[in-house]
Amino acid sequence: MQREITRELVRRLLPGRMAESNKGSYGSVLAAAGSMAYRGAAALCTEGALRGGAGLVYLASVEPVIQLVLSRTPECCACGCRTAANGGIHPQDADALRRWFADRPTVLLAGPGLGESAADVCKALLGRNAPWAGAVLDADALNALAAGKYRGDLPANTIMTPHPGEAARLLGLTVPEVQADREGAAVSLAEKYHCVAVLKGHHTLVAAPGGTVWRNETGNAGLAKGGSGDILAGLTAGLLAAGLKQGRTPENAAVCAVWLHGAAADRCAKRRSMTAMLPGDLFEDLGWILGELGR
Ligand SMILES: NC(=O)C1=CN([C@@H]2O[C@H](COP(=O)(O)OP(=O)(O)OC[C@H]3O[C@@H](n4cnc5c(N)ncnc54)[C@H](O)[C@@H]3O)[C@@H](O)[C@H]2O)[C@@H](O)CC1
Ligand SMILES: Nc1ncnc2c1ncn2[C@@H]1O[C@H](COP(=O)(O)OP(=O)(O)O)[C@@H](O)[C@H]1O
Repeated sequence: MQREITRELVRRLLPGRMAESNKGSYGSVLAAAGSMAYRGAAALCTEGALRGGAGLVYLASVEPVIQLVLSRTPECCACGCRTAANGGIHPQDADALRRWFADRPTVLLAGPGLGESAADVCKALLGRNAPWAGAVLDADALNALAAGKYRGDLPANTIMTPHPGEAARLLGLTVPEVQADREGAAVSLAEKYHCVAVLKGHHTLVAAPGGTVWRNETGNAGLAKGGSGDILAGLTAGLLAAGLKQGRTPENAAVCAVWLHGAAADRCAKRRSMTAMLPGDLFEDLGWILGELGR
């Protein structure tokens, strides 16, 4: 049975901003994102994590992507990596990053724009004894997982954010099969991978192993543009980093993220139209929605 995500629920579950606090109070995110082919995905997901409230956001990527992102968002900290032959992060540098973050509790956001480097990068970052406080896996990180390119036992507090194409690969189904039983697919993903599953699309579903299936009613077809999912992944990671510091669960972070993302899109469509709105426009509306919720 599905339960609708409401504004009131989100108001209760959102991490607070306390007067007596500092950036360490809201957790850190490391985004492993972007490659020579997909540069903008890193910009959108890191801004999503910052605007979702994380105290610190690091970006691990190849130098041209780092330069793009820092010129847009200087708040982001840079972990510059060498470029592998496939245009992505060099796997040796991913391995060094895992060691560097081992004693710095951080949420890993992996996938947006990683392209062909995703398998090597995820193998290095998510190998045995992965140090992450939590993880958000999206896009190419999910395709590499589906292809068995790295171990399937994910860190505690993992959220995956597949669209129906990625969900089909993860479950060994076709897209029409996933769409014919979206609730069954979301629950199967959560149970198979022992994580919170966000099955995106019109009326996104959130499922945790053995938990409620949440249905999101916000959002519109203006989101059907490349980049919307990168923003959702970043926003989810930011909310997870801040929420884990305040005793919130990954399920709480996913529920808040999908509702806020869709509510920002509904507000954005009123001023920009579904046709002309861009994913990056959502950030302004997200600020208004969070402000109305007192955050
Ligand atoms: N500006 C950028 O740098 C962007 C980079 N991107 C990156 O591009 C790479 C490839 O991602 P893609 O998602 O395009 O590739 P995929 O091949 O995973 O997904 C595209 C296919 O998935 C299926 N699908 C997706 N949503 C669906 C829905 N709601 N209903 C039914 N079927 C659906 C469709 O078959 C569609 O053709 C990723 O690394 C991604 O992060 C994209 O996020 C777009 C923007
Ligand atoms: N018609 C729609 N109605 C509501 N939400 C949508 C619609 N189309 C796309 N979205 C949302 O937009 C995002 C698209 O993510 P994704 O397919 O991963 O795109 P990309 O990786 O290209 O940015 C998801 O959050 C999805 O739920």
